[in-house]
Amino acid sequence: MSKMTIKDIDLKDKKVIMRVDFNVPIKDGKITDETRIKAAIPSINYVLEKGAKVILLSHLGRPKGERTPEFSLKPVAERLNEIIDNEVKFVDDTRGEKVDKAVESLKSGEILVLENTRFEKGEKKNDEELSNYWASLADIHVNDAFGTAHRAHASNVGIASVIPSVAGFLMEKEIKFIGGVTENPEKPYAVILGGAKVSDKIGVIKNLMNEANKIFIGGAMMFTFLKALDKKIGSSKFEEDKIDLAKELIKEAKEKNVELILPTDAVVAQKLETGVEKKIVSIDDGIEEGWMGLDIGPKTLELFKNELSNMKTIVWNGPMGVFEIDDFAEGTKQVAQLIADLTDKGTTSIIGGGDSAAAAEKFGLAQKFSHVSTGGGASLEYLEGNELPGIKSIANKKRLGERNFILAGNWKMNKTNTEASAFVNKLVGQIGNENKFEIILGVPYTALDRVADITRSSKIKVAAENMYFEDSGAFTGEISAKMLKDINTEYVILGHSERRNIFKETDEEINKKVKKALSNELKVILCVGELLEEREDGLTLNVVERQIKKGLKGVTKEDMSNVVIAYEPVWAIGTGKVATPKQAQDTHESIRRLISEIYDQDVANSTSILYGGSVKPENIFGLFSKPDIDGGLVGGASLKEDFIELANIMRDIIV
Ligand SMILES: Nc1ncnc2c1ncn2[C@@H]1O[C@H](COP(=O)(O)OP(=O)(O)O)[C@@H](O)[C@H]1O
Ligand SMILES: O=C(OP(=O)(O)O)[C@H](O)COP(=O)(O)O
Repeated sequence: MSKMTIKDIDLKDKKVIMRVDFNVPIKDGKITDETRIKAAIPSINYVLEKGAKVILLSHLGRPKGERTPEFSLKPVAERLNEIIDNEVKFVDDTRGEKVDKAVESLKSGEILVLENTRFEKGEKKNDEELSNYWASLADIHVNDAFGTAHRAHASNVGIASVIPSVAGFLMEKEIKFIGGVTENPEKPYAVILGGAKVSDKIGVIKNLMNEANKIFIGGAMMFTFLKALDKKIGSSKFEEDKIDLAKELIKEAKEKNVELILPTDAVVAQKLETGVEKKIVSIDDGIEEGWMGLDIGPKTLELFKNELSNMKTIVWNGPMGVFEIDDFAEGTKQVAQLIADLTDKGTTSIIGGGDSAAAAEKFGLAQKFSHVSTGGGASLEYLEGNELPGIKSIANKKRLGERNFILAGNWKMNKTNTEASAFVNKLVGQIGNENKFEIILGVPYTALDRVADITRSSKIKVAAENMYFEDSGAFTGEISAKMLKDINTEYVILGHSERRNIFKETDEEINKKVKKALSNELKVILCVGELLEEREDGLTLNVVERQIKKGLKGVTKEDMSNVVIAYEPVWAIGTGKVATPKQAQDTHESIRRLISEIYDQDVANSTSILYGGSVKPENIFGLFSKPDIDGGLVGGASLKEDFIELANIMRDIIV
């Protein structure tokens, strides 16, 4: 899986804020189905075992931003306390003093459940301030709320733009199974759809037309299709306004060579009640007026059984009939049994949440399937092929070879040669053989030769922090590209904000340096970034665009393989302020787009874009796990052992 999980990170002594989906049905104060609570327990136990403290966030129902006692999470916290070994505390608030105190006094091994996230108006609006507050309570966000993954709310998506977010085990399993069939199902692949409305499942059917070999239709949905085929459906439930759509889908299935399998008989009754007279009617004979189809019949079951027998993957979403009433539950029960039997023989089976999961549970078959999803809406949207916001926001692993990932240090005017030797020897010993990413040390001119010498036997590379754009001559105090090349310098950092702001280097001068370096076969780290006032005036992208366009003027597409961009917001350099992963990612994404406009998509995809500005072991994870952040240009932390730690963290993210 390309997402980071709780297994990929160090949890010892960390505070974890975990989003779970405890949106369970409650009747008269009693939880009627605790599947979702139980499903979250493996992740909770794991982070506790690893020495973390856990704060749990969840919504319950739809209280519309109001404190509504009937939607309190208290009964859920109490139930969790009964079924989990560790102590569960509950705080009847979502933010503020009570929450702060409860978090402060939380001990290792304890779990704290906050009140329903939807008591906050900002939750559903993915409010930034609320996200920042919840993020401030912890070091790491764990997202185990698959059921909520189709919502972009503060507690699942918002927090992830402030602190790193990783998947819990439940989320991982859901992505593995549902993501797996959406992307690459083992074939032959069948989908069984039922339930009430075609309109709910239209997106899924459309997407599945491209992947599935067979689509079976049952439930009330079937009557819209049968009506579209001019069959007599009596008083069965159907959607008049979806008949044309059903006709289109039937046509599309033919064109795409997908077998659309419709029932051949139905169980009909005159009333939707227990114990009423019922009969089995063939669809070809038609259903009489006054009678309605409430389940699929035995011939259909026989047909489904034959057609399903050699399937390697089966997805089932939606009951075949009104399974809540025993008289009309047989079709759903038999289909569930059929899928369970096939699973026994090696078929991968996935039950999309909601009513089908409830039906599987009711018939005691839930354990028999490969995967029963805890998400109804979420699993449907996922099967539609949509990228779910609550999955997108989870940190990505980096794939080796995707781009050149880089950890570059910039010592600035620090370290004498003697100090440099001792430190670099240590770096060589500990991270000198790194092969997942490049390590570059930007050192003062005086240390270049010595550091290049010490690192020669390792993979560590050396960068100068500046150079002049002329070849030689009367430029007292300056150093040329040729001089750098001669002492085995591989990179040169150009346009650093301190060069721009203290030494007043212009874009034009920087551009001359870039071209001179490249023509001398020196690789370039071109720094760009906005001042605080420019950011506040909303000018970040204008500034960065100008610096890149001018800095790269005349640089060819071929030369770009020797150029690295470093985005360093000036307000974050040496100030201890760090851009949030989201702020950095947004700018990096824009920079990559700009490079694709100047050159092309291939150049954009292969150009490494580093982030710089108060990068530390505490924040590199969140930054580097963003898709367009390819590493860091590190100032202060590159002068000490932190640099080794940064390398260790980056290594874990690359797979
Ligand atoms: N033939 C039918 N006539 C009326 N209702 C039906 C019929 N078949 C299934 N249903 C109802 O459809 C409902 C489930 O629909 P839906 O919410 O779309 O399923 P899911 O939650 O699994 O996606 C159930 O309550 C079931 O009783
Ligand atoms: O129960 C849920 O949805 P589901 O019933 O579609 O699985 C999720 O907790 C999301 O809840 P919501 O649909 O109120 O956003």
